[in-house]
Amino acid sequence: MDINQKKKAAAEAALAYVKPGMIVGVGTGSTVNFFIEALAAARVQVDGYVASSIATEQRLRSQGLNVLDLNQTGDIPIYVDGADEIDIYFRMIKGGGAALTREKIVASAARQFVCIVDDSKEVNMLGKFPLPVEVLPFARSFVARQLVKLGGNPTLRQGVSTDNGNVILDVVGLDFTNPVELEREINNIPGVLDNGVFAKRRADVLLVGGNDGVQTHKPQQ
Ligand SMILES: O=C(CO)[C@H](O)[C@H](O)COP(=O)(O)O
Repeated sequence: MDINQKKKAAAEAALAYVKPGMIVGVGTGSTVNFFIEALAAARVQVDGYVASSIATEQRLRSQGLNVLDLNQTGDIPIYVDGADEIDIYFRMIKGGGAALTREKIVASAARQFVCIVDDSKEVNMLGKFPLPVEVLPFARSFVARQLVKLGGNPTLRQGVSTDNGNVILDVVGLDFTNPVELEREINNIPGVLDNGVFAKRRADVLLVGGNDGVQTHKPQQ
């Protein structure tokens, strides 16, 4: 199986969690794009979808799927999204697609987070994937210096402006021994909108596409 077949298999398995009458939060990225295709084909009678990015909103609409405003929905039953890395506790690094802030908001508004990945995303320890940090353009240089003080080595993601009009710093070299603390510490830097550590709001269910099909995992406590 190639990587896209694995992503597609995981995405299609997530359909089992989508029930009629639900409002479904939809993440961003190539794995989620397979999920959107599967949703469009299945035509489950949901009440609507909340998108975590403009790209996802456009893709849902192009499939004729009903997109709702999170400000009108209240909390939602389910959120389905991919990840750049996920560990055995279902803590993640996200934001490879620069949508991390809205993704974390929709994930936090959801009662259940179903993470869909191919097996290359499973890691013992987070931190190989450069950590995306969304930063107000005004604060870019200041925030970069604070990230260096935390032991990181930030790089500006060239040519990227987020859906919120901000820039992304991709950071390597950080210590992920305590991801909850790292997530909090980075978010305490003035000028940071959010960062791609999902340790406070972890996934609840993990669907992994691999050579032997899709494995469903529950987090280690
Ligand atoms: O966090 C994300 C976007 O901001 C994506 O979930 C993450 O980058 C995984 O993407 P893909 O499914 O394309 O591998």
